[in-house]
Amino acid sequence: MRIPGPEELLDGAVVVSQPMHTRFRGTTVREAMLLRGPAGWAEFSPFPEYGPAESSRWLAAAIEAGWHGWPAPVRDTVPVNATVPAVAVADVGRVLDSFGEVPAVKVKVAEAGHAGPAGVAEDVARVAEVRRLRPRAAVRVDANQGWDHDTALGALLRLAEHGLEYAEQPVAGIDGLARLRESLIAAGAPVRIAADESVRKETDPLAVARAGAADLVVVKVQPLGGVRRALSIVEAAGLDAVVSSALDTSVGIAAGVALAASLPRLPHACGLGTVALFTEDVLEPPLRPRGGHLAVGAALRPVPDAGALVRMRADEDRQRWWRERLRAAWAEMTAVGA
Ligand SMILES: O=C(O)CCC(=O)c1ccccc1C(=O)O
Ligand SMILES: [Mg+2]
Repeated sequence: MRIPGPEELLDGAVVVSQPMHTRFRGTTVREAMLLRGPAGWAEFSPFPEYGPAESSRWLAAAIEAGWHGWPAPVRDTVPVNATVPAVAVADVGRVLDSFGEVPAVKVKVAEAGHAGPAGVAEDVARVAEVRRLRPRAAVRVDANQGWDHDTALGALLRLAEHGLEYAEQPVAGIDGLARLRESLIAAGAPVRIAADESVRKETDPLAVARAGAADLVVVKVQPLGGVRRALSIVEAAGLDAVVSSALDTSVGIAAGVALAASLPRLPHACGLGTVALFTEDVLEPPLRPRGGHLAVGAALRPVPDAGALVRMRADEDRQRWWRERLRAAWAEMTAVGA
């Protein structure tokens, strides 16, 4: 893959700031840098606390999107889940409605500061409310590794009574996942385990599969360094995959759609409906599912709306900060031995 230089990457780049309806990952605004390459628009949006090494994979994904393009899709539509942040029970209905009809709902649990017994009670109530409002949807939870072993075991035994499609990264670490999975089986509640952080934050994204510590893997295009790299990780893992967003703009979501559309098997709905969490989008109309599905053809060539880019443009300090960040990630990516 040819790697363009930083000047070429930054030519036409713009940083946008997207306000959110609901706090997610501890924030209410999401910034993203959009790049304009010969193959189309691309997104570079590592989370603000990420350093150059981690960000360099996000940059590789942007270069693939904007300068090379993606492999051919094997399906026309991608099923999408609703994502319910760790909101109060009273807000669950409003959040669900913003996603429209969906085949599956992902519920965030074990939020920072709420991972103890009182938090588990809130989590169970949130899942019960989702179950009540969407009786036919598949329901999955994502703890972002927020529980310890005993809390996770107790919480998942209670949550399993509401019917769980799977539990995403309930605890930290590959050993932690393996041990919890065994304990759930021994307790007669074999809740399936999906690895997220144990794929995207490990130096070896295949270690979790090799250890037999998970039943499925969650894959995100930017953290894994592009659609092709994610595809080969899924193939080598030999597990079913769920494609999920990193809270990207619609431009980044398009790359997730490209990945979901080119996986040989796609048995679960994907976490690609997250633009519903934003109050404004760079695409007009935004990349939103219809009847719980995204149309692949319409998604693959996102072109931001010129007016939206002006309205959502971050201030000049932020433009400069992101340009520096891209340069640092680029230097890391092209360093000898990298
Ligand atoms: O998968 C989804 O439904 C939405 C995406 C999501 O949860 C997410 C978004 C940004 C960062 C991390 C995560 C995560 O899956 O943990
Ligand atoms: Mg997750």
